[in-house]
Amino acid sequence: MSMTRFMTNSDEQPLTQAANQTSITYFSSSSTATDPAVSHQIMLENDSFTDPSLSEPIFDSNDMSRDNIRRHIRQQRNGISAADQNQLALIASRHLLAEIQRISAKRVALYLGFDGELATGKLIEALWKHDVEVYLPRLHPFAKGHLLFMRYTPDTQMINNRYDIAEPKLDIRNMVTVNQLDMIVTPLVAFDDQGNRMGMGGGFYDRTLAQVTDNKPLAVGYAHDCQQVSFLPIEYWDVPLPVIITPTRRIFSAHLG
Ligand SMILES: Nc1nc2c(c(=O)[nH]1)N(C=O)[C@@H](CNc1ccc(C(=O)N[C@@H](CCC(=O)O)C(=O)O)cc1)CN2
Ligand SMILES: Nc1ncnc2c1ncn2[C@@H]1O[C@H](COP(=O)(O)OP(=O)(O)OP(=O)(O)O)[C@@H](O)[C@H]1O
Repeated sequence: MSMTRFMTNSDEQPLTQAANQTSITYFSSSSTATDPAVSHQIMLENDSFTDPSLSEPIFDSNDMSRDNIRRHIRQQRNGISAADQNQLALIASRHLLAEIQRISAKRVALYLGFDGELATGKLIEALWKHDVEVYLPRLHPFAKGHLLFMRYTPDTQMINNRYDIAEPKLDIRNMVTVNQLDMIVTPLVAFDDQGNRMGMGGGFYDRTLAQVTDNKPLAVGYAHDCQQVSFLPIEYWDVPLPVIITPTRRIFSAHLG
């Protein structure tokens, strides 16, 4: 049996159960930590935690424009403390690992967190240990608004892009097409329970997800609970997500088929 223990380092702490905290383990799907189908392979240290955003109602977005929702949610997620960020990233990573195992994904595109996004550092290390290939987006050097996906290993040379996000140096040998990936984990700014997503406004992931057919690769949104809104005004180019993972839930939308 293969086990990964997520240990602490300088930027992420292991989960601790504070005496006054309630353990939250509810999901909108049937697969949970107690589901024998997903509980046996990759384990994290401890999954008891309180999500600070759960005490607030889902953000009512009915009277908001896309730009206002973006601004509001970005502010919310940037307000999460570093300690909470570490805990939430750790617990969410367990749900994502279960999803990676569920579809036996071998090539997974992730992102490096910025702007208060759910962090992926520990998750990437776990995937490396389990020989799951990790890919990261980089901005296309010529085609505006498009992404390329590059293999990411501990030896990959990284360069900051124009948004100050680290991305792999362009090297055609390390590149894959979207359809060669098994899963694309997308960052997002806001989502709703229908699987609609809205990103930073560049249309990068919309253009990427437009290349997906029959859920190959499987697109999985990865976000804090506080990024959920009651209703997302969508545009014709928006591609809905079949799966969204947060620290408390794995949401399977109608788009999973
Ligand atoms: N971690 C992560 N990586 C990612 C994305 C993402 O959302 N998250 N992207 C997802 O698409 C792409 C980058 N897209 C981005 C689009 C806008 C801004 C941004 O900061 N915009 C500023 C304005 C900056 C400017 O105009 O120069 C802003 O809105 O404040 C950042 C990233 C590729 N890599
Ligand atoms: N498939 C596509 N082909 C061409 N243009 C597109 C496509 N998808 C989105 N766009 C353009 O991208 C721009 C930004 O779209 P939108 O605001 O929905 O991005 P976003 O979802 O917030 O960003 P991202 O996808 O990078 O996370 C829009 O002007 C839209 O016309």
